[in-house]
Amino acid sequence: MPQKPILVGIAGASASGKSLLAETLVEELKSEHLSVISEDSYYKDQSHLSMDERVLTNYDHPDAIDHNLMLQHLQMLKQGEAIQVPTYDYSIHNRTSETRTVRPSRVVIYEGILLFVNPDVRKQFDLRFYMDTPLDICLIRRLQRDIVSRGRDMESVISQYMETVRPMFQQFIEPSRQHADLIIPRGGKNRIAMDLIKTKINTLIN
Ligand SMILES: Nc1ncnc2c1ncn2[C@@H]1O[C@H](COP(=O)(O)OP(=O)(O)O)[C@@H](O)[C@H]1O
Ligand SMILES: Nc1ccn([C@@H]2O[C@H](COP(=O)(O)O)[C@@H](O)[C@H]2O)c(=O)n1
Repeated sequence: MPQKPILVGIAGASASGKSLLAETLVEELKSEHLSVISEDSYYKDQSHLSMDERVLTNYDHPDAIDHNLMLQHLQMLKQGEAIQVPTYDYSIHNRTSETRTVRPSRVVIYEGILLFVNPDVRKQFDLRFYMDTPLDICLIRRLQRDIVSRGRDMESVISQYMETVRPMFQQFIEPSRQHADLIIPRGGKNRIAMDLIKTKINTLIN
């Protein structure tokens, strides 16, 4: 009988601490039971666009993400099948030619800004968490992260934030928190929230 994983979704603003929460869960629970997949892996292929055109894409709008492929993958995992997840390179605003095999481990965690917007996608998750970190904190963290790790400069982070990141948060991401089972204040280092989540996941695993 193929193993049916528990599917966990962690949504919230960019730089709200979604990846940190997911990574901490992997560290603190038995890692062989857990896999983590970023929604960013599902950004649509932009090979047909020049770099100048790719910079203009609104990466915070649901249309930028291939939620059909994500839905197909979530359904495959539920049936105990392995999936080939695209890999993403922020410096070229595109998928690479590589894919990553993810097998249906006991728990598969997806983390991403728009996971709860599409009704078909969000209903696949057995547990839905929303990171409720203040936007000013997210912006400061995003500035540091995008300059250090995603090859951006301060001017581009700020203009992207004003033009798309903040308005799309208000239009799509913030309203999607109503679909969460648990709202997590203060982000990925919230010890009590972490312990509650670990207890719940352990109960489901065993
Ligand atoms: N509670 C926290 N305290 C301090 N730094 C944090 C906290 N949560 C996240 N960070 C840092 O902020 C940045 C963005 O966090 P990350 O988990 O990548 O956000 P997301 O996955 O939501 O975009 C990272 O550099 C991370 O280490
Ligand atoms: N080429 C890209 C693709 C995405 N982004 C930004 O990433 C954010 C989502 O990722 P998080 O890890 O921060 O949740 C999203 O807000 C996009 O603006 C980008 O800048 N460039």
